[in-house]
Amino acid sequence: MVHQAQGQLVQEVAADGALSALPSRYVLKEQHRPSPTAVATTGTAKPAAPSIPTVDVSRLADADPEEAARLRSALRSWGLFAVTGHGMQEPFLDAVLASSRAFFHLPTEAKPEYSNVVDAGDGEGGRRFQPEGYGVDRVDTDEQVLDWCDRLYLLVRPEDERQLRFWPAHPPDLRDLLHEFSVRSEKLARLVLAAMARSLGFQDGFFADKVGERMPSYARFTYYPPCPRPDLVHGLKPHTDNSVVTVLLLDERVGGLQVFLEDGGGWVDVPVLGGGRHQLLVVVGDEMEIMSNAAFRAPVHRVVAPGEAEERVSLAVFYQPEPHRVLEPSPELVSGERPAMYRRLEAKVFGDGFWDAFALGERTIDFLKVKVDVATDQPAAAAAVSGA
Ligand SMILES: O=C(O)CCC(=O)C(=O)O
Ligand SMILES: [Fe+2]
Repeated sequence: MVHQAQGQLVQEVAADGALSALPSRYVLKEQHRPSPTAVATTGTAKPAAPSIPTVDVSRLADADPEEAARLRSALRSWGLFAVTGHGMQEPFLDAVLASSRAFFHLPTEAKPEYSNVVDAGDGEGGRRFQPEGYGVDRVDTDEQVLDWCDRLYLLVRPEDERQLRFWPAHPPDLRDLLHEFSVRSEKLARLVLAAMARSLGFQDGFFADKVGERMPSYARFTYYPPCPRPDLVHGLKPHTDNSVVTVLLLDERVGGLQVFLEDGGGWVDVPVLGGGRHQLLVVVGDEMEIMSNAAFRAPVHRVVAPGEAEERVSLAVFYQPEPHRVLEPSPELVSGERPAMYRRLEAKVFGDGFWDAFALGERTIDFLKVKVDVATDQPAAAAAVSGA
């Protein structure tokens, strides 16, 4: 059984004249709403917010010590960074986002075969939700406040596990572009994993060996339709990523991504570069936080919905450990002074728990009680997602 709200695309709600009265399903409690200053999504008039760290990965590949220091600092401060030197040309990134937008713009009737609500196989015509495919994120309860976005979620690698029936045939270039993007972004992810390992004094393969040769990756295309009241909703709720690292391509025109900086920094905008240039980020995910015993922490981030004359699209690729792998603080990073901060569990259990936690607006690490209270050696009490 799926929740009745599961079939309702935000795009349809937006097109449906909801624009004069926002349906209550999307309206946040007052204390959860994005602050008024955060709503200027193009954000040019903002006073000196701390600027996003940038790392030139071509210099990381050459083991440049200065760039390695920039990487360390970026990971310590923001837990994510803007990437330069990745070798993906602007026209290519432009084509990826243009094709993604074109998919979301197709009429709903043209897309039922990609739906993330599928036949339950119960012989009674039941329907069930599953993560791959096109639609909204999983809806579990009437109380759940829904995000102002539609998405398309696809396993991209290993290639022999792709479920091509969910891969859009229209626009005709989308499959090839996604394939190309997945090849290039995996190279980038592996390069960053090697540099992160080196930054802790390990061999390049330290993290790569733990996630495995067949490291799965999932692409999430997210479409944020025009919104009449971005001050009342979440485009995408505060969360950390279900990944070791995430490669994230941002809309080149409309901002909205915000990162929660610990140590008093609060919510900070990730800016649009302007001039049609594309911002590509690498984000630390939960699995890396666990494997590194919190040497690297996954940043909490969210998306403020666009205004009523705007729309926004993004493409994230999440790199995860092979499902049967054990996820645990690497023994090399555990010591008497720094005990294990997380308990061990199977990567698949963590991945499945992500969806349950996400629907509730919680971090998987808290939801599954993965954090250990080092004083008592017991599971730590769950904390709310920062700023949620
Ligand atoms: O749309 C964005 O900029 C962020 C998307 C995101 O955080 C995600 O897909 O996990
Ligand atoms: Fe994310």
